[in-house]
Amino acid sequence: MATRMDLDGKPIKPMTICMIGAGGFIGSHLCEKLMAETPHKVLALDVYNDKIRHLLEPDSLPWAGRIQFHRLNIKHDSRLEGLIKMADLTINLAAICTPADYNTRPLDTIYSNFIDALPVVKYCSENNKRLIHFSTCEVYGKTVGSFLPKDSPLRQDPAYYVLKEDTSPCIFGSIEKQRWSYACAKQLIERLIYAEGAENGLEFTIVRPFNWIGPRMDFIPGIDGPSEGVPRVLACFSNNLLRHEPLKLVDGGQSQRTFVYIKDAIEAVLLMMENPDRANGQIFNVGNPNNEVTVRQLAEMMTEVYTKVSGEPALQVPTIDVSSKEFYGEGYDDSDKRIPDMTIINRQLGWNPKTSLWDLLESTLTYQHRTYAEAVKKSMVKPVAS
Ligand SMILES: NC(=O)c1ccc[n+]([C@@H]2O[C@H](COP(=O)([O-])OP(=O)(O)OC[C@H]3O[C@@H](n4cnc5c(N)ncnc54)[C@H](O)[C@@H]3O)[C@@H](O)[C@H]2O)c1
Ligand SMILES: O=c1ccn([C@@H]2O[C@H](COP(=O)(O)OP(=O)(O)O[C@H]3OC[C@@H](O)[C@H](O)[C@H]3O)[C@@H](O)[C@H]2O)c(=O)[nH]1
Repeated sequence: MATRMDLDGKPIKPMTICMIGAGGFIGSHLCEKLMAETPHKVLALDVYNDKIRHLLEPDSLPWAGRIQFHRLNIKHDSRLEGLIKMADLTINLAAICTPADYNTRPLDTIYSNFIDALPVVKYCSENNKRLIHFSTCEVYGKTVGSFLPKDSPLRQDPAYYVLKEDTSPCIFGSIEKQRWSYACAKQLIERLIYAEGAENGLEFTIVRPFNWIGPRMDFIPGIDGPSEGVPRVLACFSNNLLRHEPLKLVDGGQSQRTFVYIKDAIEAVLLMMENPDRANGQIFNVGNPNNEVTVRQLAEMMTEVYTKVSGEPALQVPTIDVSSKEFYGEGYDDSDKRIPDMTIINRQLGWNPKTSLWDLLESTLTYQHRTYAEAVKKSMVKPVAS
């Protein structure tokens, strides 16, 4: 493998990375990239490894010696500090991060996103190890514009909705809106990491992902996850399409999101890892401001793309409306709009997303169809009563 150069033309030294939550959606793509394109070593920590098994087995894989899986729960495992000490860089991805959990399991959500991350920050700080911590775009909460009168022309002014790392406020709902338990826990861990940097010299980078989507995201209920489970929107809508049932639009599907392809986003993470001088002390939005849709538009586009990739006709009535109370339960609330400002990541790392929403849905839904269509069909064949 040719020596890799950083953005300033200096050779990049191979490093050892302690990746916590490596078995999840983002972790699996990051491991894949690191094995295929870099000389770095990964200590992969997670409770599960299904999504990275193709990188671990068989032993004859060209990178076999560079990735090591450690099955552990960071809530209670004394091996954590030793593994952080063995690495040059720690990346923390571990979290409960599905909205269906925020208002129904707020304690687990707060513990997972704040309390469980504390030892990771502490061990990095005490051992002078660099930390890349995964936060979320949800720390911005709602836009300032959402509080303006519905007909105010200022709602069209980007100053009232574009989300900027160093100037936008974090605006959450009331405490009884438990949806914000996740965002609030993520905000507090960001503040703690920032303070460790300021007071104790911790070298850190905080990542705020804006709806990264692609293959291996979450699970299909009843196939590789619980039948009653509610994953994030990509997997919810994929599940509906695979089962030929209407896509459920929560509160009319009026909320707006920007979606970025996981493979574009992983490029940004690799730049952060390999350019510490440019990434340390920074908070980065990572998203695609050009891929904005309402959830209703997303449902329509996914229906159209799925028809193309599966060859199966769309339903006559492809969507139905459902209230958030019915879908998520009491205490749900929503972010109205999420456009990332890209100035900082552009300036520091020269990164820009490339893939359009249509293209990323086409490759993702091709994967979903290939991976799940048969299994879903089988699961839907009802046993004949004897
Ligand atoms: N995917 C996105 O668009 C998105 C958006 C915003 C923020 N994020 C953040 O990025 C990170 C990764 O997200 P993801 O989409 O890959 O989610 P994911 O659920 O697929 O991955 C998280 C992984 O962490 C592991 N984990 C959780 N608790 C653990 C523990 N106590 N010990 C060991 N492992 C544990 C899980 O088993 C899982 O494999 C999270 O911190 C999330 O909040 C993701
Ligand atoms: O079946 C569904 C699922 C979801 N939705 C809606 O689709 C939108 C997006 O839902 P997602 O499940 O992807 O979750 P959100 O975008 O609200 O939050 C996510 O974004 C940032 C990350 O931190 C987390 O991964 C998650 O909190 C929401 O408005 C939700 O109400 C539906 O209309 N129908």
